[in-house]
Amino acid sequence: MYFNGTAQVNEKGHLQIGGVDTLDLVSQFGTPLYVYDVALIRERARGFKETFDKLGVKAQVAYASKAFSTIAMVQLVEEEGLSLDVVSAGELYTALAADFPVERIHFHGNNKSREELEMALEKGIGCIVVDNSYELQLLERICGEKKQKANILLRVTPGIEAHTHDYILTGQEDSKFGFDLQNGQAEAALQNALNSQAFEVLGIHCHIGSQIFETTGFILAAQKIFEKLNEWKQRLSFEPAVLNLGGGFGIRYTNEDEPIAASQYVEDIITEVKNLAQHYNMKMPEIWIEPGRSLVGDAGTTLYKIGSRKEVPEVRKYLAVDGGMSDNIRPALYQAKYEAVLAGRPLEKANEVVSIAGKCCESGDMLIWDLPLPESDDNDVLAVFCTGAYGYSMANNYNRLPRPPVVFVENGEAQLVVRRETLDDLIRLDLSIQTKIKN
Ligand SMILES: Cc1ncc(COP(=O)(O)O)c(C=O)c1O
Ligand SMILES: N[C@@H](CCCC[NH3+])C(=O)O
Repeated sequence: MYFNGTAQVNEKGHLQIGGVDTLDLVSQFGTPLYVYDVALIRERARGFKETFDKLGVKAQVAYASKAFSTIAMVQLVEEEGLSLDVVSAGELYTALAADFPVERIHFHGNNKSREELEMALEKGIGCIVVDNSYELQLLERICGEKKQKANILLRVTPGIEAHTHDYILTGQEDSKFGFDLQNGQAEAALQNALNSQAFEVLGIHCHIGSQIFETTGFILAAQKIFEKLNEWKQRLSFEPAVLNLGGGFGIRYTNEDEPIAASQYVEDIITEVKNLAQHYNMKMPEIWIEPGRSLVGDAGTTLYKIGSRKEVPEVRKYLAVDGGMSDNIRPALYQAKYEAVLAGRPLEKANEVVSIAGKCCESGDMLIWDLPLPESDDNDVLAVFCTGAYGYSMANNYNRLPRPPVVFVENGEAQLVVRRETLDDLIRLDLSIQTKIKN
């Protein structure tokens, strides 16, 4: 069995994370429960920063908070000295509520509203990543009205296809994100931005996709961007102070995945950018990256109580848990795969193969297909690993299931950082009808 971070088996034979027995967590907080190994998040954050420091490159590592955004997580990001990427007023509001330094917040999104852009300007956030010409014009108008200047990056789409699931590709030509780099769209936007009093153009941004296992895509993107930068240097006298190459670094969910070390992604990217800058005789830009999954993905574990069991003779054994696509939509959305153990006896030999079903009214609500497991019953707790990214952040109330709480564990202590939703929370926004419909 593969354990990462501080996960281990304790003297009782139970799964322990952050020095805390997971069965004690279940007694205290119930199930389903998201558990985060804080030491592992810190280790990942420091890994990125140390690699940049070692390479002597000016950089910002901005945590992509879409992966998992709560006040406590943002506070942790601040403690570790990272920057923060937000994509909505909600994520920005969370960052502000956590007192995150505004100058280190970067605002993303392909359809930011007027209200969101105004909020970003009013709060003085560090940088807006402009995605399209509609937004560029809107932001220019707002800056004019407010007599303010905005620091911007232009997001470009380099026209390459990284090897990952179709739904999480973003760098290909036919994408809803960014200015097309190849067909003149990006150059026209840059020219407009440079000619406007409203903007300080810090540089260029590009994000090619998510859960990527090789550096070739990032390198190709950098090459394509530099080819254009070289043209823009001649034609527009523009050299970027910042090059943001996005996130997307893949992690290990199951033993089918073979990610490379985070430091390797950074080293390969930096080596290439240094070569390109030298080749085109340009200043080495400050490098920004935006890891989400690779900072929090494998630090999260979800604990479920096992419930009903159904056998389809000679076909399959279904084992249902008390959560599902409402707390982890990734298997249903991307056919994502996970590994799991019984939290009370993780080392016990498997003697059956079961498929883990969620409790939502959808046939597609399956968390894991064909999982080898020791025979279990409703006294058992299932621990599903690597649920830290895009689990809680994509959780929903389908079937009016309350969203689970989140617990941080570190050095033998557990801290509740998001409480469990109650049934009252579920109807909190509902309003009764006021008028009787008369015939
Ligand atoms: C613009 C941008 N930056 C960063 C990320 C973070 O990606 P990941 O969690 O794969 O590192 C995403 C999501 O894919 C993104 O869209
Ligand atoms: N939510 C996706 C990744 C998309 C990232 C945001 N651009 C996942 O769970 O893998």
